[in-house]
Amino acid sequence: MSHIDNIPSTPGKFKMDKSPYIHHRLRWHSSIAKLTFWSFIFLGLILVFFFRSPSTVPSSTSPSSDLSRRSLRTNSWGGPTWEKRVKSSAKIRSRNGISVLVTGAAGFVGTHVSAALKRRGDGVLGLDNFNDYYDPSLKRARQALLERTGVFIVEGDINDVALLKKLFDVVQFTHVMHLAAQAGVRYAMENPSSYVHSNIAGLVSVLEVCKSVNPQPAIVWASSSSVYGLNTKVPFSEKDRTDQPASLYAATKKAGEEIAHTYNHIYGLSLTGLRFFTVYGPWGRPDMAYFFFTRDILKGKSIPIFEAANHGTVARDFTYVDDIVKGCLAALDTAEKSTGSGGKKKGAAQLRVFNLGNTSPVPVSDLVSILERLLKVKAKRLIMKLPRNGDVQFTHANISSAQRELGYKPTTDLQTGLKKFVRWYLSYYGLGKKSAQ
Ligand SMILES: O=C(O)[C@H]1O[C@H](OP(=O)(O)OP(=O)(O)OC[C@H]2O[C@@H](n3ccc(=O)[nH]c3=O)[C@H](O)[C@@H]2O)[C@H](O)[C@@H](O)[C@@H]1O
Repeated sequence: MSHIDNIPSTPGKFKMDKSPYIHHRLRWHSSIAKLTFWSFIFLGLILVFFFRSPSTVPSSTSPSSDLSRRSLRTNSWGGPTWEKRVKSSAKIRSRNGISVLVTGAAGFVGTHVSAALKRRGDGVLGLDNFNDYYDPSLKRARQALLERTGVFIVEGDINDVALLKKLFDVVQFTHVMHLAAQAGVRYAMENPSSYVHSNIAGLVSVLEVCKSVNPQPAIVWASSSSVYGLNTKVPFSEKDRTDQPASLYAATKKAGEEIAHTYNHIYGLSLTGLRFFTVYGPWGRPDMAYFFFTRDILKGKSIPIFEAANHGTVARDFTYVDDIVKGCLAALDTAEKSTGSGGKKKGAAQLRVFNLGNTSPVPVSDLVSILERLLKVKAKRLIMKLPRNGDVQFTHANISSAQRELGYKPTTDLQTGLKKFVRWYLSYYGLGKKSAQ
């Protein structure tokens, strides 16, 4: 019988005995009881800490700021059934197909890229931690969408090296499409550590695993137009300076580009960074302006529209998601093999960075006008000074390098793309019956 079995369930049942031996035993038992009790409390607290599921969905403009709750949830993985699903999802079903591990597969761009790869017969396995930076039910809906196309998303964090290694044990991925990241420019002031956790530590764990597996995969990953920061030379070219980030988000993406250089240099990893310019479209991110403007216009709430000093226009090179997907697939298809093996470089490997933008910046006020026409609702415009929280005044991509090397050619203007977004929004949220959080 164990000591736990000896401990009475209620103190009242405990009979005191005068014998010193018994007394000593009782004291001993009671300290064991206390110890056991506090061990349980402690264990319980640890379990609560790790297993707590995402709580109430935060509003898109004020996402959760508790990093511990949002990251590294310990999920169960492994076992024959799980491995079968992983293998089947990653199985190449076309001639010359590739097998790709897509991190951030339940994210906006990740979902579109995974579906496109699967459509053309490539093997695709998703990985996502389903954090609650924005409404996780949207991520679950994207997961359901991918599941219908045969893409399995493993639930886990990119910082979980054991899980990453296991995935490479089960599948010899030829490519990694690394899209998992902490996105959003303004949120970086609220929750800085989540950017370091995902965009720096997470990137390093992905690269650590990629460099040590054999064969090493080629890696394509999401950088950001925000790396141009305070650069004023337009349009932004890959040759322009990127050493003046205006937000911590931008700084972590810039750091990612330098980290990519290191892993390419030391280990011979083939690495391509894609600088996305304000990607929008169906199944988009609720924290982005076009998305919550739509929600708030429909709700009759006012829309904060930023303007720069002296009524300066704030503009973005808004890029439609299908154009971005074409750029991502072209980057995967033109990626050369990594050259290292067993963690050792065997020769020089490919290292690239491309702008993926639309090349025609649109003022934010014009974006609102397009939404008003599409939604047939007048927006309550609230003109505000551009806050000093990381936003830059404008972005504009020079895409000649992507055009030349990837055959990248965006074809969707903002009006057309927003029309597709609004159609999706209304069908997904059901004409105001439920609305985006
Ligand atoms: O291109 C990029 O690299 C970045 O694009 C977007 O960042 P951003 O362009 O700031 O996109 P939004 O947050 O949707 O803002 C779009 C425009 O609306 C403006 N805005 C935003 C919010 C608001 O309340 N009012 C307003 O006028 C912003 O200043 C900006 O000009 C994404 O959120 C980033 O994750 C991504 O990396």
